[in-house]
Amino acid sequence: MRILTAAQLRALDQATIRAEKITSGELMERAAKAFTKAFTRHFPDPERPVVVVCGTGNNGGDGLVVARRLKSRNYKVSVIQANIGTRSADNQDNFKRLKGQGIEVRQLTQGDPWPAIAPEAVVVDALFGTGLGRPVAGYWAELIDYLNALPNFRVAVDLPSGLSSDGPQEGPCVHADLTLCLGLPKLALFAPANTQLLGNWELVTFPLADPDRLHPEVGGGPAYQATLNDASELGGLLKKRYANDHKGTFGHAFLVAGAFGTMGAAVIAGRAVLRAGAGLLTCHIPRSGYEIMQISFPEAMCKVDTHRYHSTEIGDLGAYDSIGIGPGIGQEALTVEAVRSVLSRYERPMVIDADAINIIAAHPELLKLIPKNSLLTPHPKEFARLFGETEHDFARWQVQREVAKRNGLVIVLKTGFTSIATPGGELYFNPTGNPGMGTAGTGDALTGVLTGLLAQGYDPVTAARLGVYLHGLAGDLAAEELSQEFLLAEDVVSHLGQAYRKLRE
Ligand SMILES: NC(=O)C1=CN([C@@H]2O[C@H](COP(=O)(O)OP(=O)(O)OC[C@H]3O[C@@H](n4cnc5c(N)ncnc54)[C@H](OP(=O)(O)O)[C@@H]3O)[C@@H](O)[C@H]2O)[C@@H](O)CC1
Ligand SMILES: Nc1ncnc2c1ncn2[C@@H]1O[C@H](COP(=O)(O)OP(=O)(O)O)[C@@H](O)[C@H]1O
Ligand SMILES: [K+]
Repeated sequence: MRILTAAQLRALDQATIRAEKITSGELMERAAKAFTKAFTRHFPDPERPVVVVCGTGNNGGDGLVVARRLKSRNYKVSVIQANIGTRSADNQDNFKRLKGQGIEVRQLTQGDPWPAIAPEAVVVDALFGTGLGRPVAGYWAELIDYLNALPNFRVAVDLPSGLSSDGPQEGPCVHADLTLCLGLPKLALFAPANTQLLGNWELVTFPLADPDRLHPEVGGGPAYQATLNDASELGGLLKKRYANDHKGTFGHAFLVAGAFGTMGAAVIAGRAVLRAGAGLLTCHIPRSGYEIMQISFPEAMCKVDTHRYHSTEIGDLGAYDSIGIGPGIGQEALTVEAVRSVLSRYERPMVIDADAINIIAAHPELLKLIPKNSLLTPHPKEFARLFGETEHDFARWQVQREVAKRNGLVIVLKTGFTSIATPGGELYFNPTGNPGMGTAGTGDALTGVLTGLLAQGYDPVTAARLGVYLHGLAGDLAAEELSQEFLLAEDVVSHLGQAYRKLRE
């Protein structure tokens, strides 16, 4: 599913209107109908009052249609009409259509005292959407502050009013508890900095033209901001397994992980390699980790380093279909040389995580040695160590895209909505995962999943898109069963089976 800019979304609306021979009012009706359906799912009790706060653009127009539709379902709905500017045509039309419906409308003009809103009412925020042209200021900014100070539950239509859809946030913004985003996702939904403003968000879909079929008209194609990974596409990318396949078919993975005190990273990542479906796994570990590994994880084969506490000399790599390197390996001088040696000798795409990333950040000349199309999986701090600090999320995505392209790498930036930048210049976002995964070792599990997918012959971009999705879905299934608080990295790994099953459905 494409992620479009506000300008591209406007063009897509026009293209939809032309292609389907409908009016803009009919498109607004579609959007508001879909919103109303989602809203009534969240708030099934029509006795709970709903106050729709509408602006004068099409976001406000949506709000007016929502009010009319809620009223027809017997909801106790009223409207606060903020007279911000000139009404759009569809806003005007829907304002007229409110008449005679028995809906109370309170007008709000600059300077008016704030309207009283009963504390139990759900506030529907329809002041501004993607048409926001500048930061909100003056009286209307104060209205936003007033709404934010109320104890009411706030549901945003399309976007919380005041939110910049395509760039860093400027100015005041409604703090939504729930955002029901209309049609296609906007980039702002994925920015960690916007989490508090958006509340939980959901995409509310309704029939719109396919932006890919229209891309010269919509100004998209390669210029589309990004893509949101979805199950329907990813499920189709899973490889089939045939009756006579065997462990050789599914690849032999090699994992360089663990050191004295961090052998758990090797155990978690290793388990994830095999649970993701690789045929064989060899782990390179320091001598002191040998018993730990063999006892806690008998399915893995071990190559033992000459050093007791760290990995220092890594042997022949020719036999392996994929390599994962980094979890828990530390940054000792001898380990730095071991990483350098692996990067120089291995020619196929590999997975580079954690301390291997920190080592590369401290020795930038190593970046050039990374085999093309390898996957790097930094969390935001590791990303900053590698590629520098950025001012905001949007600038970081830009850097992520540039470094992926320039270095021919797949960069997996691990956040709530993990982003994947490819050597071809695309940016993908992942929808699965939950805050319960903010627990030690879940990143190691991801390294294992990705290494396991590469071993099975998935191309690196597909491995990244599938692996991040499956890892997050496993975390969601585990959290559903066990609660977010209870979750361990181990639980993510042990729910990979259900995640595969669900994705194949
Ligand atoms: N396919 C879909 O998903 C569909 C989506 N639709 C909906 O359309 C929405 C976009 O509507 P939109 O383009 O009319 O813009 P909107 O957000 O209402 O704001 C514009 C108004 O605000 C004003 N204004 C702007 N900035 C301001 C500021 N800082 N301070 C004060 N005023 C400011 C601006 O005035 P001006 O800048 O001209 O002074 C204008 O009056 C979109 O979010 C979705 O809800 C559907 O209806 C159709 C299908
Ligand atoms: N709020 C969240 N929503 C979705 N995924 C999350 C969230 N918090 C953490 N994760 C996921 O958990 C993993 C954490 O990885 P990382 O930070 O490397 O942890 P560790 O180093 O402890 O293994 C990443 O895949 C990240 O995307
Ligand atoms: K809004």
